[in-house]
Amino acid sequence: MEPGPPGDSGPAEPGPCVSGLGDTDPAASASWLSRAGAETRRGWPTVAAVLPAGGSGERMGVPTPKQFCPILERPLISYTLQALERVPWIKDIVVSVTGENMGTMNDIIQRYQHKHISLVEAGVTRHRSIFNGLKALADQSNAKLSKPEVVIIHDAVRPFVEEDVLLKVVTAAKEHGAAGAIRPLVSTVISPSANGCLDCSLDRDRYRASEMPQAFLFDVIYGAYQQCSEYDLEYGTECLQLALKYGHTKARLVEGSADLWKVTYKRDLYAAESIIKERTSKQIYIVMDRKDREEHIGVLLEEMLKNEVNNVKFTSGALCHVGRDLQPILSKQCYNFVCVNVMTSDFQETQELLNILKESNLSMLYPVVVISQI
Ligand SMILES: Nc1ccn([C@@H]2O[C@H](COP(=O)(O)OP(=O)(O)OP(=O)(O)O)[C@@H](O)[C@H]2O)c(=O)n1
Ligand SMILES: O=C(CO)[C@H](O)[C@H](O)COP(=O)(O)O
Repeated sequence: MEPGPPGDSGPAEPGPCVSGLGDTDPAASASWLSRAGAETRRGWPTVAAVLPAGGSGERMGVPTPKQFCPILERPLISYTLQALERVPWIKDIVVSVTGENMGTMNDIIQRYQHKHISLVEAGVTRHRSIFNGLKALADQSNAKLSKPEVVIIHDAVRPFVEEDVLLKVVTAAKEHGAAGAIRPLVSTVISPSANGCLDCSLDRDRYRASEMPQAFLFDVIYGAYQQCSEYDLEYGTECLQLALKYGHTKARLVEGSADLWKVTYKRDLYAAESIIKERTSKQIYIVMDRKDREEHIGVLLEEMLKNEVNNVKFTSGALCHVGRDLQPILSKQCYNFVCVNVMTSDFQETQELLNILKESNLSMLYPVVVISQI
């Protein structure tokens, strides 16, 4: 299947969405997208992703596995899926889920209209869950999936993965066989001795935290999982290490952004919520009821807001028609809405637009602002 145009595969879903515009300049983001498109044409590899989502989230300390915990009414895993689905060159996304959570996962896929997702049974450890995902991609009898040239492995509980880092790890994996995102260490790593005293401490500048996403030539990582020991599958935590030990492949390390961290503790849910709110607050949609843009208060507002927020979009025309035109946008993106009404003191059209927004079933983070110049 050929990847669609940029943004073609985003889900239509109620609940806020994360566009990834928080840290990235929209122009830069667009250039990554078009670059990806260009590379697709020039023999960009086939790419699939495996998302381990079979953990119980013990450290979170709540009964619901953390990947299903709601953030602003939407399950955490849905944000991660959305982030991957936005990338047009990722063909398939295989998610490992426990048998008891298959129903929950299917409901999420349906409710948030996720696309290109295949579910496989998780294993009792993360490595086993990943291995099951890889097996599904390698299984030639599975008509729905095909073996990709490069596979991305990404934790279901890291929702803020951007296309640029995915592109970097895939590019590096194609060249080096394996690649992974890293971050500087926040604290020094020490080794305690058996009696609880300091054995040694590591030089922080020489070490890095291994994060996700990681990417591999499929044959390298699948071969490594096929050869690795039961001990590795039971206690291992690092896919790059498997590629090194069994695939003799030295992974290329790529600097990742701070937002790649793994939601692990309860406080991480609050941090994720505030990142989503912050990103959404930087997306504003101005709707005005006049096509002639000269000296319109909406145009002035657009100019002013462009300096303040990352993503200001503008549309004009009879408000109710504009509302209908908004449907495709609403399905992929979440904005704050400012409706500017200058043509008539009759709020009927504005009300119609508000109804359309209401019926779209998006949970707005901020109230829709209506400005009337009359
Ligand atoms: N048997 C397992 C264990 C973990 N994971 C997944 O691996 C990712 C990273 O693991 P981690 O953060 O350790 O998740 P949990 O094992 O759920 O957390 P905890 O260690 O606190 O129980 C998560 O998406 C988790 O769902 C998995 O697919 N299968
Ligand atoms: O960051 C990672 C390095 O590949 C993994 O997400 C991490 O190792 C998972 O380990 P655990 O399940 O023990 O948290």
